[in-house]
Amino acid sequence: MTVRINPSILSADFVNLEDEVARIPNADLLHVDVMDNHFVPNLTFGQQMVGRLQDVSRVPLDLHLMIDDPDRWAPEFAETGAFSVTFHAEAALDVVATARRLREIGARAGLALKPGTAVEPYLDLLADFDQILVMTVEPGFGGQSFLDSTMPKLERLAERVKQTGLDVWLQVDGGITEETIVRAAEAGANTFVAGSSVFGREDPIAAIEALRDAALPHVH
Ligand SMILES: O=C(CO)[C@@H](O)[C@H](O)COP(=O)(O)O
Ligand SMILES: [Fe+2]
Repeated sequence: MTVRINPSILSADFVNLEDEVARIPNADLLHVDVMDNHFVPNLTFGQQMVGRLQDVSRVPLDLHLMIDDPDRWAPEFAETGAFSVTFHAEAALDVVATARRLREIGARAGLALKPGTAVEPYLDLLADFDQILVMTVEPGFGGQSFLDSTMPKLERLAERVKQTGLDVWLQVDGGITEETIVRAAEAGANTFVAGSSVFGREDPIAAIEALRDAALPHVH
């Protein structure tokens, strides 16, 4: 069974990002939250910053785009060479066309769903995606509490992935701790974003391993 732990740089020290990235050598991917102050009420990184993070990180980048008009901008973020680019269904006009563009550019294509967004319209589109991100908090900020109400959505996705035999990673993001990771893994997640519970700890390497050990017995 595979468990992926992707620390979110949103909880890192923004004036020391190169050092911060070096603190998580055992991470699977580095989760980078791109926010535009429109789709969410917060502002973080643009393409130039993402490109520089890519230059200094040994760990490949997992971009989470919380931005308007991903149909236009997601491919441009993929051009930075990011390993995966995940955009929000609520903001996109044509999720399949955008996912196909991402794959053409060479990035893994991800679709993110806010806690209140139903999964049913997307269940038949899984073949066009490499990962689905079930947000377990409202997007915009780190340090919020995990929403158990999102777990049925994850269960639906896990069931469909199993039925179809597709290799689609199921990612959760928001409020992941050594306790909540167990519930998310039981519901079907295999890829876990953690901000405060990695960068907020004195020993991020140990924090990543603790999360991995907590999830491992519970992933499907
Ligand atoms: O996308 C987001 C927030 O919108 C996340 O990636 C957060 O950065 C997760 O932080 P924690 O909840 O783990 O502190
Ligand atoms: Fe995120």
